[in-house]
Amino acid sequence: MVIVDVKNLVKRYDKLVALDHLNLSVEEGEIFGLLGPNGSGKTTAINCILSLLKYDKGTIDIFGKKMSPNAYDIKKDIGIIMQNVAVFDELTVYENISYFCSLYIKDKSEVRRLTQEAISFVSLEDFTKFHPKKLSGGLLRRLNIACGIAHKPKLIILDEPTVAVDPQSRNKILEGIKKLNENGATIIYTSHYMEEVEQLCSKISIIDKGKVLATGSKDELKAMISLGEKITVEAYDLNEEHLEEMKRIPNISSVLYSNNTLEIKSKKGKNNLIHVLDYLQKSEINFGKIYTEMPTLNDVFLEITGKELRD
Ligand SMILES: Nc1ncnc2c1ncn2[C@@H]1O[C@H](COP(=O)(O)OP(=O)(O)OP(=O)(O)O)[C@@H](O)[C@H]1O
Repeated sequence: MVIVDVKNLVKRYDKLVALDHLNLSVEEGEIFGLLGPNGSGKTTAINCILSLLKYDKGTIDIFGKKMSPNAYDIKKDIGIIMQNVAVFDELTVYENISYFCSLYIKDKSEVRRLTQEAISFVSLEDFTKFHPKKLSGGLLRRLNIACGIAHKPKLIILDEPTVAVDPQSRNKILEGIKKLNENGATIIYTSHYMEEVEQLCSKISIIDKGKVLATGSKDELKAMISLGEKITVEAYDLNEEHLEEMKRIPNISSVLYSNNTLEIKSKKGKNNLIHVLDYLQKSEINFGKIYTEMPTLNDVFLEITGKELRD
């Protein structure tokens, strides 16, 4: 079943086209990653999906129904964790979670049970009486998440939940998202950290300038590009002739050499590393450490757009 279906979404801020005929299809049970650099339109897309923002063109269906600002039957099954932490400074950790949960759940004992569950889910047991101002950035993010998920929504949308978070909290957040998904929630996760998206998401749409450039699993996305592997060799005393000869090795697409480091990019194919090693030995080139890396989502982005995904 398609849980979120976005078709041809266009959103303009005056002359700036923030979303340019964006299409997304999120299926039940997926952890769907929206990966794109800063300013690519991720938050705008989420705000439109949630009907927090008016858009110029396109359609948005959630759970098979048209989404609108008054679609409370849809909204009750959505959990939102926004980029900017949104909690009440006057309330404690426990009171904040309980408050957000009670917006959806009427039964008081059920609210208490769900609040406790959310607290242990994000491991905030030792901080229930703290006010948000006394929490570190990472703990505050975890509180933000607990507030968004306490009512057990079917669809959880997280907009860059790990920006400026310490590694320990980041891991807790990522593990928590996996667990929420295992417990049955469909997840939409926006990020500009390709490592997180690779680690977490079962399907990924790469976006830039408000457009979807490619969609698939991480393996499908990597299969879309020509880069097969990157070979790095610590090598000494190479000259221009060596570099030119190496460029002629089958499947090698680029060769760079600086600071005694040789960086070779190869297209997909068998025995690329062996061919490079053969050449180094045959040419009596002195070399040390060698390692190869498979393409990353950054390489996918680089090949499609000609620029790096990283800031
Ligand atoms: N309220 C606004 N008014 C005018 N332009 C805006 C507004 N909000 C966003 N934009 C612009 O729209 C584009 C998309 O921004 P958006 O915040 O959706 O991107 P993003 O991928 O979420 O980036 P980030 O990771 O930095 O939040 C950017 O060029 C941004 O400057």
